[in-house]
Amino acid sequence: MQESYEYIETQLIQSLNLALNIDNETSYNHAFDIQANQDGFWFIPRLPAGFVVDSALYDKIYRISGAILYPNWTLLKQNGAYFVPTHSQDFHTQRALFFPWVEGNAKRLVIDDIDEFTEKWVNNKLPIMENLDINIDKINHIGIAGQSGSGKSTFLIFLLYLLKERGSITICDPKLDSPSRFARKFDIPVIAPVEVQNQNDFVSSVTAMLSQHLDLIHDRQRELYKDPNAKFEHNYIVIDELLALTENVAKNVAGAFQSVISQIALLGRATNVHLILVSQRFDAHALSTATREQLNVLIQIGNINSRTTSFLMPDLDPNGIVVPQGIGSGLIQIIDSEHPYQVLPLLTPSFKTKEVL
Ligand SMILES: Nc1ncnc2c1ncn2[C@@H]1O[C@H](COP(=O)(O)OP(=O)(O)OP(=O)(O)O)[C@@H](O)[C@H]1O
Repeated sequence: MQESYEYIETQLIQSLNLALNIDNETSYNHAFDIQANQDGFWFIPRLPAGFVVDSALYDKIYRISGAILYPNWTLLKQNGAYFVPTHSQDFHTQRALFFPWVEGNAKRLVIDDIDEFTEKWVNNKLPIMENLDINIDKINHIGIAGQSGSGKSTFLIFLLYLLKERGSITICDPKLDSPSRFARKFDIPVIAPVEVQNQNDFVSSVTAMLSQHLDLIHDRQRELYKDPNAKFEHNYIVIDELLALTENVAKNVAGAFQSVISQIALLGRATNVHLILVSQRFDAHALSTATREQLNVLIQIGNINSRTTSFLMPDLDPNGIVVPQGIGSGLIQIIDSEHPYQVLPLLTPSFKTKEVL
């Protein structure tokens, strides 16, 4: 089906000829060629050349082509130049820069009635966008970051609506906000400052809840030791406003909290105990680097720039990624065996509930 990519190959060549600016070298003097298929496109330079084939060139091609490919393909952002060998017998064209893509672009799920939607949800694929879902058996821990008003709580509530159907949930909600109301509606255990509580006491009660889950993990580990095929129900521990939770508490209280959460992050994966952490930022105050590295679904909503993504996605240079605009938009990275490792543009679902949460 090579023909079907000819049009986009021509468009890419023309864009690069116009915008690449590599010492007057263009496809017309055979300085490079473009080939594409369903996996992405190849920039094949004819070497030796009067320009440097390096990560700066890769980045420039990425930025030029991202716009022309939108909205039909989404380029997957790499951390450096992605070299691949070609099948050419000609020494001059035996290497290429590869730009992997996925078809289409972010498409928001719009749900008229979330209760009905949840009832009709039959498989284990957690719908995130029209063209993206995540197998809940592949989720270890989820991190959701974004500035105030970016849509974190809305996305969290969406996840909770679905996940309550597939496991048990415990919520910690320091702001006594929509997660607490959700918990009340569905009779889910919640730790929230219902009566005025000292911040140290509040964090200690969260640590006690986490520690009970750690006991559960240890029980399950013993079971797994006896029977490696043992299956467990999913347990989701939700902590909203993580950064606010750990601010202004005594050092030993914060230390105990961090210690138990890092053990859950490390050991929960094999035993189906999952963390869903929501925070404006995932800096060192909110979570240690080792714990953060255990998150395998990373969601950054709202402003996207190298400063905002530096905590949750430290290796990412978001320059050139076509990020959708509007409320609840951002980036998602799913680190499992089923999705591309790279970040993808995200539009979080819009949904209506029967009663306001
Ligand atoms: N996907 C979406 N579709 C439609 N509206 C949305 C979506 N996500 C968020 N909103 C709306 O945007 C506003 C802010 O969202 P939300 O309260 O979830 O943000 P937040 O990041 O949790 O803010 P805060 O940290 O201040 O609680 C709300 O009015 C919410 O209804």
